[in-house]
Amino acid sequence: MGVSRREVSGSPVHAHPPSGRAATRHRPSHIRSIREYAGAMSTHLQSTLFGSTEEIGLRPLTAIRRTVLGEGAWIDLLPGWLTGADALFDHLLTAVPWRAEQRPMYERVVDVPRLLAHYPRGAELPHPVLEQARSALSGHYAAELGEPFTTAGLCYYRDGRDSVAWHGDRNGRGGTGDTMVAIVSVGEPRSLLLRPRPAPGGGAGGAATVRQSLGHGDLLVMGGSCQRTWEHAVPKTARPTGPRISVQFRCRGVS
Ligand SMILES: O=C(O)CCC(=O)C(=O)O
Ligand SMILES: [Fe+2]
Repeated sequence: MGVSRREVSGSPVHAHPPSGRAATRHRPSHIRSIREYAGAMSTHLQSTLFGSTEEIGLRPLTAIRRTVLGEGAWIDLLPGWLTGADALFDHLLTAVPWRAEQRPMYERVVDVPRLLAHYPRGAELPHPVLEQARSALSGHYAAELGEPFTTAGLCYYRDGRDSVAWHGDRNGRGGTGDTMVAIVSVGEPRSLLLRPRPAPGGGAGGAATVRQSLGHGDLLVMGGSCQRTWEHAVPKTARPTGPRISVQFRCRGVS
């Protein structure tokens, strides 16, 4: 395993002490020096920014925003949908029976560069908030999707060396019809990239690659023809990167 989440969360990059002016204006009487106050505020800001003092829960889905990608594909995004994302990350890390998998690649067998877990329809999810998330998503998209989200796949990217290569979730019905895949991410953000599927016989579909950073409770839903006409990836990164867990809700017969 690589850099621990706590090391990354505690790094000075994330600590933005308030400006002197703001500090003077709001300075509580029991804190004597500006320096002490700035220190206290940066600690508070870190815990607020990283959700460590928040209850694990969900915000309403009303603020979700759609981006049309083209070719019948779209993505919906709601940053910070899940509150208490750090606490959920800690819970999932220990509560989920993570599996290391291997796959044949050409003449060799290689390690899949992430840990995995799968919860089929009817299986109890590893935290009640994930059951709530699945029902909230099923309710929100009922009219458009016409069926509920049933399964949950989990990926654990231990550090920047873990990744998922370009693909569409095209096994089963995702390869032939429109569907939705909803992703909730906790832990350190990673970039999820989307690009049009290269046309058979060469030529990429024209539109530019879309990059979306996902972590800390963010929700991204891929919909319409996204699994067939576009592909997505979480590329490796050489930057020091803490761990991230992605939870993907899918419909029956899609993987
Ligand atoms: O890590 C993510 O959010 C994406 C995972 C993914 O695309 C998949 O498991 O099919
Ligand atoms: Fe995928």
